Amino acid sequence: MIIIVDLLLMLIDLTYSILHAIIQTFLRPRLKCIDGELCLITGAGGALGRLFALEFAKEGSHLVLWDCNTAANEQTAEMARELGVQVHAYTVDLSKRLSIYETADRVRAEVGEVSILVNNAGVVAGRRLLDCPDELLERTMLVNCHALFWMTKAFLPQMKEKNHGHLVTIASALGLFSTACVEDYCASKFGAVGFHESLTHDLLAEDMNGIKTTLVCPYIVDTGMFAGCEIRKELRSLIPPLEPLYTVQESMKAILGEQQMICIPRIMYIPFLTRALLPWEANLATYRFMGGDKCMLPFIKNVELKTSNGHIKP
Ligand SMILES: NC(=O)C1=CN([C@@H]2O[C@H](COP(=O)(O)OP(=O)(O)OC[C@H]3O[C@@H](n4cnc5c(N)ncnc54)[C@H](OP(=O)(O)O)[C@@H]3O)[C@@H](O)[C@H]2O)C=CC1
Ligand SMILES: CC1=C(/C=C/C(C)=C/C=C/C(C)=C/C=O)C(C)(C)CCC1
Repeated sequence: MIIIVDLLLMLIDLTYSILHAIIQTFLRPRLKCIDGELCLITGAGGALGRLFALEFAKEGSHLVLWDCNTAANEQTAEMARELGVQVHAYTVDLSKRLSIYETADRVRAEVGEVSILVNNAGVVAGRRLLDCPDELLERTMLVNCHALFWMTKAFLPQMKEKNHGHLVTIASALGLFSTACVEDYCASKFGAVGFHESLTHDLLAEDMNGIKTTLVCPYIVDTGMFAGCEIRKELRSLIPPLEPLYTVQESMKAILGEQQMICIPRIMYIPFLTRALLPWEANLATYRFMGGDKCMLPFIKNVELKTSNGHIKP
């Protein structure tokens, strides 16, 4: 008897969630106020990280900016200070657990408790698996995936004390479906997605409803990180690379609307769904038709050229 009642309640919940999600798609969701919150952004010297910093500053959040590139990070900090918020920049190597823990201790002592954590820093090897130095493959896992463990262990306990906070993971469409020649990246981003989802379940199971989570999964963004990556010529105008500012603004809407997950653009939900629903061969046929199967080859060539020109370290 109890199971029938539970089943009915579950069906009501399920219907409500679907209707709510549909309505939210068309209506403007209510956005929360983050004025005065302390927001930590990793990879803040990079393209998306900098734009996130400026958007959070516009919302009145004070900032803690982390990056291994001191000059670029300081530049972001200067730009954000001009918007009238307090900004603290730290140089940190996210591929090193101790560097993360030590810098987190400094942040707590020198600035205070972080209530919004944006795990944005990311790297890609950009080499064919068999040609890639082991250290580069390892670095992708350490920065894109393992760092999420250490960042969460460093900053979640204070959020839990107050049952207040927001964890944001900048993952990728390539954390939901994959393509050739980015094994390190896909492994790390699938890992990031799995980590993020499990942590979200964990918080809900503990009734930590005041700690929100948002998973961001963008398609190619025009930041240079994947320069050269392209799909079939005729379809490029249908699914063009995303503008960095658009990507960050859409992510901000999802974060401030406390949305659990966002694919940017929305059309990326389709390959995510078909990956699970269709047979492997059917997916392969669509990949081949759309040029998704070999989209990374020009990117890899680009990296090879830059490496041989000495623009990036071999
Ligand atoms: N660009 C794209 O097409 C897409 C990107 N994403 C994701 O968005 C996020 C931001 O990407 P994007 O802005 O394009 O990338 P960028 O390369 O512009 O920015 C990444 C930043 O992270 C820093 N960083 C790298 N390694 C470390 C480290 N070990 N410790 C500390 N900081 C580090 C980089 O420093 P340095 O430059 O010195 O290495 C850089 O400042 C990444 O997670 C990426 O995977 C998701 C979908 C698409
Ligand atoms: C594989 C694939 C596609 C291409 C996806 C690409 C090119 C994704 C690139 C994502 C990047 C660079 C993410 C970075 O984090 C299509 C055409 C959508 C069709 C379905 C299969």
